[in-house]
Amino acid sequence: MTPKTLLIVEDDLALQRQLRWAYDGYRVLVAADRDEALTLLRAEEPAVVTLDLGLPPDPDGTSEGFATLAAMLALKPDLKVIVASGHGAHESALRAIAEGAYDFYAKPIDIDALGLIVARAFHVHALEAENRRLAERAAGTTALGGLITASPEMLKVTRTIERVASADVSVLLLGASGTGKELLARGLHEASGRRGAFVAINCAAIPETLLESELFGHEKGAFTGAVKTVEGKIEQAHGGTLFLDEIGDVPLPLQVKLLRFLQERVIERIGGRRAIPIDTRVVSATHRDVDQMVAAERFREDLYYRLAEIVVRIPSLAERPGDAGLLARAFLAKHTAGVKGAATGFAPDALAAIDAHPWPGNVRELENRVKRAAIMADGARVTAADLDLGQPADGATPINLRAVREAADRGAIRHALARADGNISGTARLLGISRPTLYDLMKAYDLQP
Ligand SMILES: Nc1ncnc2c1ncn2[C@@H]1O[C@H](COP(=O)(O)OP(=O)(O)OP(=O)(O)O)[C@@H](O)[C@H]1O
Repeated sequence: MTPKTLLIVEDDLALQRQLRWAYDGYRVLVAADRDEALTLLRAEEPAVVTLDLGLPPDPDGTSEGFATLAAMLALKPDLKVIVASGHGAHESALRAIAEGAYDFYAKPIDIDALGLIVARAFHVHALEAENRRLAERAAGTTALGGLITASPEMLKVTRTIERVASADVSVLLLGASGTGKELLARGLHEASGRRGAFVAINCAAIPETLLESELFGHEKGAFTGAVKTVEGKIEQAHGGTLFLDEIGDVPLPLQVKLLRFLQERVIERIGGRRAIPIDTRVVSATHRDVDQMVAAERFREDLYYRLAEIVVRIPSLAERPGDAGLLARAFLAKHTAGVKGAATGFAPDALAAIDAHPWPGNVRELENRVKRAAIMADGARVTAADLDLGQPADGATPINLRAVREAADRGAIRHALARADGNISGTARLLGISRPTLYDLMKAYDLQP
């Protein structure tokens, strides 16, 4: 953890020295005037500042001190500034608090008392930062590589990723195309603290004959056309993370080679004789049903277990209620940023259409749609017509809770009627309701036994 940084703004050299040594738990920076203070604030981002109000060119007054306070808070509103006021200058201390200072202390300095105020200021700063982080998360963004979601299903996924990020385990991401597998893999790499590169390879996009050389690299002259030695993706990911996308599309012979690499953690370039040790974190992903592929012997079981120490299933967009609207707003903002006269929001019919659409292509399809609609829209708001999503399919999510309940009631009654073979008493028993209630419901919903 980086040490807490404290900035002391004080023009009296003797006091500077005294204060500098008074705090050993912090990284202490010292500035003698406003300019130095602002430069250090920008460069070092301290969380807490102690500020002497009597600064040059007005060392006996407070004008420069207040100007410094205002400039620092304008730059960093969450800064905790503790002002030092001269003896009896109670008024200026109160004014400083009114202008945004966190606390004050009266000179001459009592190091122990000031130490307590400073420690508390760091504590409050940390609590506020944590609160902001939680509020941001609730509003839909997570710390994972700008991933946007408010759905509990997806938040669970991101928490799992964050938890396993620093452990040295292989992770297999399972999810349909466009659900954010690569985004999550990248987020995992960033959260892992590994210093090397994040290297992604899409195993389905590269012809079988080239895939081996892409992964393992080759020596000059290894085959016709190998005019120079080339490092493979695995080697490039040394010290970092190797993301094997569409792992389910790797042909069986290459699966054997990948397995050997995962067991021994060394590679040989094609045409090479030297074993090169590689330290890389392996994350893979597929939209295929690997369990079924293993059962059908199209995917090696031993490789599967090496790749899948942790398996994370990513819900489709349709399984994240409310996320489509949230993402659509974010994508609209992204694709209209800096565009004059561009649409700034969605009309209600557009939001309803986005919510009802099943999004088989998931987040990627949604982003493309919104991007296109942003270009098509000629008003301030994107309409359903701009999105051109067609009619909502049958079975799309009903519009309100009453409709949801009715749909659920109808479904349950139909199922129970079928199981009880149309017998009303049996159906009522299955549903846990009385016969008259069942009759009422069937009448209301126009259902026949
Ligand atoms: N929750 C999200 N928040 C913000 N952007 C997202 C989110 N999920 C996906 N995206 C964006 O959608 C696009 C598709 O995501 P990504 O490439 O990660 O999907 P994928 O599952 O790896 O797809 P494929 O299997 O087709 O390669 C990317 O541009 C990505 O940045």
